[in-house]
Parts: sequence; structure tokens; C-alpha cells
Amino acid sequence: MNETTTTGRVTLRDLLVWTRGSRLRLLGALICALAAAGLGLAQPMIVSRTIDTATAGQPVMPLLLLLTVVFVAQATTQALSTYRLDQAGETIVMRLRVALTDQLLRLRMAVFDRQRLGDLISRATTDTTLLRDVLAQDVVNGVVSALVVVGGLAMMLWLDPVLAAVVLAVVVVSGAVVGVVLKGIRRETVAAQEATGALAAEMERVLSAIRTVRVSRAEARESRALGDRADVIRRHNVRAARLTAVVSPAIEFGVQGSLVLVIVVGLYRVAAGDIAIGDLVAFLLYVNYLAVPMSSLFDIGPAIQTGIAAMQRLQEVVDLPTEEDSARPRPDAQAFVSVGSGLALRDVRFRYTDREILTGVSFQVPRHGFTAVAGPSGAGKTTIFNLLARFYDPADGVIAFDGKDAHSDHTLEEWRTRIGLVEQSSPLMYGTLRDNISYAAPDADEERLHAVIEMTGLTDLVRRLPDGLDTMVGEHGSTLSGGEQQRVAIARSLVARPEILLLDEPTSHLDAVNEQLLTRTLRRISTEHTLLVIAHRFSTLRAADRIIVLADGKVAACGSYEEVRDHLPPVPADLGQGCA
Ligand SMILES: Nc1ncnc2c1ncn2[C@@H]1O[C@H](COP(=O)(O)OP(=O)(O)OP(=O)(O)O)[C@@H](O)[C@H]1O
Repeated sequence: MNETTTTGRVTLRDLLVWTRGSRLRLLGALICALAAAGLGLAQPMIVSRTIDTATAGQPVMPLLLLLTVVFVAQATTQALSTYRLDQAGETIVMRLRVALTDQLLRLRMAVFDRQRLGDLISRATTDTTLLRDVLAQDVVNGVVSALVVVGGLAMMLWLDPVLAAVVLAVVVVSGAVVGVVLKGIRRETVAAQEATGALAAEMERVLSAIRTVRVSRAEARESRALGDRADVIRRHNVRAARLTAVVSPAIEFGVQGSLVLVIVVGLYRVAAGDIAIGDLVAFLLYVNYLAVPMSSLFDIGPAIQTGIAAMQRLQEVVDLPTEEDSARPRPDAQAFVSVGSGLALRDVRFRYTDREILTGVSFQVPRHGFTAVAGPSGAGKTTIFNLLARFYDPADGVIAFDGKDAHSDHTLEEWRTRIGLVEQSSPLMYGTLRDNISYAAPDADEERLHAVIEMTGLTDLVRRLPDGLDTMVGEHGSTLSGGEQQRVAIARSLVARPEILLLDEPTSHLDAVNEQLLTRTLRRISTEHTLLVIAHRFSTLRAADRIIVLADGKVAACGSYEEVRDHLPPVPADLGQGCA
């Protein structure tokens, strides 16, 4: 990710934290897997006894029966273990995703200025899946395989130390080869995961601006760029696959080499009378039986590395700063509680990065009334709204409502219940018109919904839509016009009856008729709410009770239209003429 806070390297212990709540299930799976392994280890010994018994001319039926029972028991416990592992894996990944999405929804706004959304989404989806596989499959498999290998080697040693030494020698040689390539596999896997996040981020960038892409005729260019990113993932994965491909033959070499050597040396030892033929067969079965757990053991290395890399990427999200809900006592705020009713800013300073955007903003607006905020582009109007909504905290100064400090006298949740905000781009969400309008107050009744629909001039739209309020509005409300989207956003902010209503250029998409209608609505709203409207249009400025003019990060003027007109930037005249 581009700007995540760097955390220390995560360890296996950090990984295991996420198994909390699924440990009983994992333990059950582990016990089943161990039982299956034990039953598997017992089989060569039973075969050996069967051969020895047959050679001695005794009946082998009971032993064959035992072998069948052991085999069926092994298959059953193995199946149970696999099912339990998958079940635990799904629970872990679900919990991880819930934790991650909860974290993403609470990240500080400043974090979203730096992070790429696609990458965050990739972490909550792809990386959690990778981690699930490691936690639920590889860790348990690794433990079981290690025990099986140790158990198998012990049985071999017990059967014949000489043959066991032969097997160990071959295992050590192939293990050394595998060890060397593991590091390379990890490097490539981590790079592939990073590249996958980058591809997701780029896709999000392109698809969320698809109209701009089309009209700029950039499809081919973007397609090539995305293709290049996909190719980076391919290259890393192919390199990892090339290295992984070395692992299998190395293991195969170990197994086959051991088998051949065991057969040669074993037959020699049988001929010399050092071991029985039944023991040699049992030994060979162990060599064969250990092949799978042995390769699992070698695979667990790269798998755990992948899991740790995924965990690292998830941990980086977990460590990102989130909004704090608690009120933060500020002794200096007490000096400011005497402002009486209404909204007040005193000496508010703020910077996003190094440049100070607000250099000491102070103003006061009464509890009820229509206040416009004007000023040249980039003066900091939206920034003031960002601070009022507590998306960011001022570096200095106080924001208060009815004499109570926004930060020290309110929790974030309490403060936000007082605020309604309609952003410049009035983003609607995929869903129905009803979902969108009632978003801030899902329990609002029909009467309330229809009141705000009426207030914002949406009655005709609702009547016209095929399913009325239950019509789907498309991604980002794309099936509605810009003006309709804007009015829906205003209706949405009104439903929750906020005390302070902030509207960022609410009339920018409206025609003269709707603008007039909305201005009338705003006047009505202002009798019950503290209404702050960022306005560029002359008609909105005229309709306001008072105007706050910002310039150079400060309030340049404040008063009625007549009082501040000399400080206002040139406003577009309302065009009334037809086309010449
Ligand atoms: N998230 C951000 N990170 C860094 N700088 C920002 C950020 N948002 C805004 N700015 C900068 O802060 C300054 C004030 O921006 P703001 O959006 O408050 O202006 P505005 O008065 O609302 O302008 P406009 O009328 O064009 O919408 C601008 O110079 C802008 O580039």
C-alpha cells in the first residue's frame, strides 16, 4: 500500500491471534488429523506382520481384517479433519473480513486522502483468503506432517537403523536444495500480492471514472496499462512457480532415491539375514508413506511466508488510525462556552499537509437562519464544512454549538447526530431511491419521507419512476440526472432532522425553476435549523440572511448581501437571455 504506517514484522504468533474463537474446532481437526496419521503409520507394521505370518504358514485373515478396519478409520478421521479445517478456515476469514471492513469504515478521513481504495479492498478480500488457507490448512498440515515424519523416522530407526541412515542422508540433501529455493519463493509471492493490490487499485481508478475514460478515448491506453500490471503479477507468480517446480523434483528425488537405495541396501541386508523380508516391505511402505507429509513440510515454508506477507498487509490496515468516538477534554475550550446559542468558530486553524489552509477563522451564526459561505475557489469553504462534520480536527481554535465545544463536550457520534451534510458531488449509493433518502434515518416513516420529498421537489420524480420510491437508482445514482441526485442528497440530509445543516453548493446542478423552489425550501428549513450553505450563485447569496466571505484562510467580511458585496468574488450573473 502506498502510505500505510510501517509496522514491525509480523510473526507466526501474530498469525495465530486470528485463530481465536476457532481454536476448539482447529484442535478437533488436529486430533482427527493426528489420529489419521497414527492409523496411517500403523498400516506398514500390520502389512509387515501379515507377510511374516503368511511366510510362517499361519492364517492372515484376522490381520487383513485389522488392516481394512485401520484403513477405513484412517479415511474417516482424515475426512473429518479436512471438513473441520475448512469450517474453521471459513470462520476465521469471515471474522477477519468483518474486522477489516469495520476498521475501513472507521479510518480517519486523512487516511483516505492517501490510500488507494482498490488496494484496501484487495487486502480485505484477497489477503484474507490467503491468510485463511495458511491458518486453517497449512499450519495444521505442517504440525501433523512434522509429527508423521518424526513418527515415521522413529519407526524406520526401530525397524533398521542402517536403512534409516540411508533415508536420512537423502532427505538432508534434498532438504538443503529445497531450503535454498524457499527464500526466493517468498520474495516472489510477496511481490505478487503487492502487485495484485496495485491492479485492484488501478481497476477501481479506471472503472470509477469510466465516462472520463470513454470520452478521453483512453480505453486502449488504460487496457494496456492494466494489462501491464496483470503481467507483473504473472511474472512474479511464474518466477515463484519456477522455483516451486524445483521443490517437487527435489522431494521426488528424495523419495525415489530413498526407495531405490533402500531396495538395494535392504535386499543385501535381507540376503545377509540382518532383517526380515516383512520388515523390508514395512520400511519401503514407510518411505512411500512419508513422501506426502515430507513434501507438505517443505511446502509449509512458502505457505507460511505467504500467510505472514498477507498478515503484514492486513496488520498495516489494522494499524491505520481510526476516528475516536470519545470526547476529548480541552481546558482552553472552557473559556469559550459563553457564546450563547448557535454555531461559533473561534480562531480555527487547520492544515491538511504543510500549507495552512485556515489561518484563524472566527464567526458566529444564530441557531436558526440561512447563512451563506462565499469566497474564491480554494479559499477553504469546503474545509470549514470538513471541520464542522469533524472529518478532520482543527490544529487550533474552537468549534462550538449552543456554547458546547464540538470536541470536548460531545462524542463524535453525538456531534454527528446534530449534523447533516450534502457534499458538492452529492454521492448516491447503489440501491433504491428509498434506501438513499432514508439512509441517515432508516426508521423514518412514510409521512416523514414524503414530507422531505415534497420539500425538495422530488414528488414528480417519484411519481414518474416505474417503482416509485422503490426504483433502483444505479451505481452512484447514475440513472438520475445531476439535479435529481442533488435533491435526493438534500432530502437524505433532511430526513434525520439535523440541527446544523451544511450544504455545499446545493444549486449547482439545478435549473432556474428548481433553484427557486430549493431556495424557498432552504428558507423554510432555516426557520428550524442552523443552515450553512456554500454558495456561488447570486440568487442563493441574495436569499441568505447573512454571508460569510472567506479569503486567504480568514473571514474577510460578514453581514448581509449589501454589507459584504464588495468582498464577494465575481458571481456568475443568472442568465436569462435566450440564444442570440
Ligand atoms: N484532502 C486534502 N488534502 C490536501 N489539501 C487539500 C485537501 N482538500 C483540499 N485541499 C486544499 O485546501 C484548499 C482549500 O480547499 P477547499 O476545498 O476548502 O476550497 P473551497 O473554498 O471549498 O474551493 P471550491 O470553491 O473550489 O470548492 C485548496 O487549496 C485545496 O487544494
